[in-house]
Amino acid sequence: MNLYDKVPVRVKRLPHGEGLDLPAYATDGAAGMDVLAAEDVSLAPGARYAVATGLAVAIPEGYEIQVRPRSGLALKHGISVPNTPGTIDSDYRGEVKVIMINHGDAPFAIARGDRIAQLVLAPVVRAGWEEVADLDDTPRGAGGFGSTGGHAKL
Ligand SMILES: O=c1ccn([C@H]2C[C@H](O)[C@@H](COP(=O)(O)OP(=O)(O)OP(=O)(O)O)O2)c(=O)[nH]1
Ligand SMILES: [Mg+2]
Repeated sequence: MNLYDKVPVRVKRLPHGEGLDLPAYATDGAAGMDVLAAEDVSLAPGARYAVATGLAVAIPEGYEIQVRPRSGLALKHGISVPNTPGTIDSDYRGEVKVIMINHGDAPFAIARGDRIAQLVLAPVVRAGWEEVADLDDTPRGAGGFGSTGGHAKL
């Protein structure tokens, strides 16, 4: 398959999603499709809410959809997705919802039709555990959490 061929994903508009555009790539090179709110919501500072999209999907096996925040909303208003990247499983048939949190200090109004987040279709590789008594040694070993040095350039 050509890198830019699109993977078909079945999508169903729920009654309250009627009249809204489907999630769409804003530019030719966009990784995510901007997804629209299907309801009006006001998020108080600190509040979180699962915003309806009015869509249900059937993602092909071997893929997932990730629900990611939009950086503009995060930077300008402190609006994010607390479970980012949210996971839409290929066997999920319920409504896709976007969990949003207001980290800002003012109420944030979401109107039906607003582009609230982005959906990224991504391949999934599943693991099969191979349990062993011992793992191979590496130069890193158990070092982590800053073991290779701090962040500052000295
Ligand atoms: O941002 C999200 C995250 C999840 N979901 C839906 C689709 C996903 O397939 C399902 C389950 O999500 P997840 O596995 O993240 O949640 P859970 O808390 O583990 O619930 P479950 O026990 O249903 O798997 O909920 C959304 O609509 N939006
Ligand atoms: Mg789960």
